Amino acid sequence: MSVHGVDDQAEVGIIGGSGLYALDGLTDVRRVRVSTPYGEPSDEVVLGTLSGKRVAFLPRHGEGHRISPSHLPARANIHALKSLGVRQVLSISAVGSLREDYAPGDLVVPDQIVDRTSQARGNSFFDQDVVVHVPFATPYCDRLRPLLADAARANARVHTAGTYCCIEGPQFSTRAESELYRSWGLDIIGMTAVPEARLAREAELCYAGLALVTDYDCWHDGHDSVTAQAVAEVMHRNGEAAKATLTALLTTLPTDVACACQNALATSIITPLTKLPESTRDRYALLLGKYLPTG
Ligand SMILES: CSC[C@H]1O[C@H](OP(=O)(O)O)[C@H](O)[C@@H]1O
Ligand SMILES: Nc1ncnc2[nH]cnc12
Repeated sequence: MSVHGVDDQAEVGIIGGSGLYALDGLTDVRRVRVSTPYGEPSDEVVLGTLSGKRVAFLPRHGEGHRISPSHLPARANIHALKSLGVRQVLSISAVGSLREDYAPGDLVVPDQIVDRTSQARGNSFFDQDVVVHVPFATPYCDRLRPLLADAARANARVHTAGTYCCIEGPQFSTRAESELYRSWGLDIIGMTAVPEARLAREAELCYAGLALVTDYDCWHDGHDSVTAQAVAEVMHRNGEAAKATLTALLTTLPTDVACACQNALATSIITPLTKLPESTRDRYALLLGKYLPTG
């Protein structure tokens, strides 16, 4: 884990998705390379001030979109943000729509996730000596979600809830899969909410998603099936709505908050922490520090 100075601190983390590889309008910018017990994050973290808040911006797929969904270093990304002092994370994503009334260009603030991933994506930080079962019934922060939705309203049509179906990818879905997800009542589809949301909860961070609808996946008779190029084009056109939403949200976002997300481990650690090997204590220092016995 790298050690950061006071200048390398931020209050809010922003993870940029497809089409959002940089954040305009930041002042007092510093770029920091962070190393973590879980390897290197997707890219350097860009620290800067936006709407009076110190933010840490990380492009999920790396600048130039180099890392595919199955290989994202999600553990390193979340750990890096936490190590910079971040307590709230806003995660931006391009998604397909599984329903007519969530149209391309709309914004969605999802409230649920269905995990259809199938590869080992590093779903937990706690992979040695300690077993932790965090609550995940509400995968997104219920305090942060309405604030994000309110800030989004001035910039596009906003849907204040939706279930994000996270597929493994990198291929888009078959029509049969798309119809199956629709029959299950799922609303939007993407490849990246898992394990990011799981890890944010384990790291006791408030986490909310801003999903930009780019396409109707492949189920809609009146629309061409999704292509990566079409997603990129819509994101290019509508990325401004995401940036304007972030700028507005940060203006009023409280940073000194008491939220259940920030105590998610309090009732979740099943292994007694009294006799952890030194190396394990080091690995989990940032995440379990406040729960480790001292002396
Ligand atoms: C470029 S199309 C598919 C790609 O876009 C979404 O990424 P992100 O959530 O990072 O915006 C989707 O999950 C896929 O990774
Ligand atoms: N239809 C879709 N399926 C999966 N990920 C997406 N990202 C944007 N559109 C998508």
